[in-house]
Amino acid sequence: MREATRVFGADAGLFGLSLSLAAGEVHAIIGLNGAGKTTLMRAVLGMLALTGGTVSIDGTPLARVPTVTWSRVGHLVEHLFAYPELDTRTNLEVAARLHGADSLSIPGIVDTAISELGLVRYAQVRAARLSQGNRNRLGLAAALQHDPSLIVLDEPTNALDPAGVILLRELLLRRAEGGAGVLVSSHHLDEVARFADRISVLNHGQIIGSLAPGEHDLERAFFDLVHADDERRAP
Ligand SMILES: Nc1ncnc2c1ncn2[C@@H]1O[C@H](COP(=O)(O)OP(=O)(O)OP(=O)(O)O)[C@@H](O)[C@H]1O
Repeated sequence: MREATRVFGADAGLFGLSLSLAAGEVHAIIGLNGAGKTTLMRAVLGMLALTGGTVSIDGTPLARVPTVTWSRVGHLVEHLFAYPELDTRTNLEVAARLHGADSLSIPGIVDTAISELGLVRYAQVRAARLSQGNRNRLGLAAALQHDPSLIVLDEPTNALDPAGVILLRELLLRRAEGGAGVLVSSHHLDEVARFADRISVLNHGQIIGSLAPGEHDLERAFFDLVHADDERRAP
């Protein structure tokens, strides 16, 4: 993403934002409420039209990214992929088909995803009746089951219990070890510090600095960056 711009208001939107994601890398975006994390994720996925700048995948601008590349993307941003009247298993079968999986391989893919996300007890439960956390798990299963090479997740742990947080962390680390690039946003510094290779700080729609995941007092370093940026902006 280079110089991405989309302005909603004086300090709302994206303001010439550039970022990169390498294969095998977990890049976390940290920011306060309203910093622009969801907006950034939507722009990365082409869900939001930019007024300036470009987003490319493997060097190809989004508008020219072929379907086969999109089928190698897994994302969970804002709305999770689930039909409320379909059960967990059927939702995952539909998601696998949409990602281009062949019919013969779908049952195996779905079984693995259900087991990986701890959804075995809920395989026959309609999405509408799942708890918020289990709906989130379903969305993550749909985003990850086709073994994507680019993973984009917006605040994926918000509704997860501690077991789910650990499970997701391990899943993402495994995917990154397998060569996937993972772009993930969060409010929780301690959580991303456990698995991110790189942490970028977003404030008012701009990347204002980065934090080293092993840094001693991450929280303090984060607020130092944010406060310095806020002061710079103060009239
Ligand atoms: N479509 C839109 N129209 C107008 N303003 C918008 C739109 N989308 C987002 N915004 C504004 O852009 C800013 C960033 O919103 P965004 O949802 O990206 O923040 P966030 O960092 O994801 O916040 P949170 O942590 O609360 O989820 C906010 O001020 C929001 O109100």
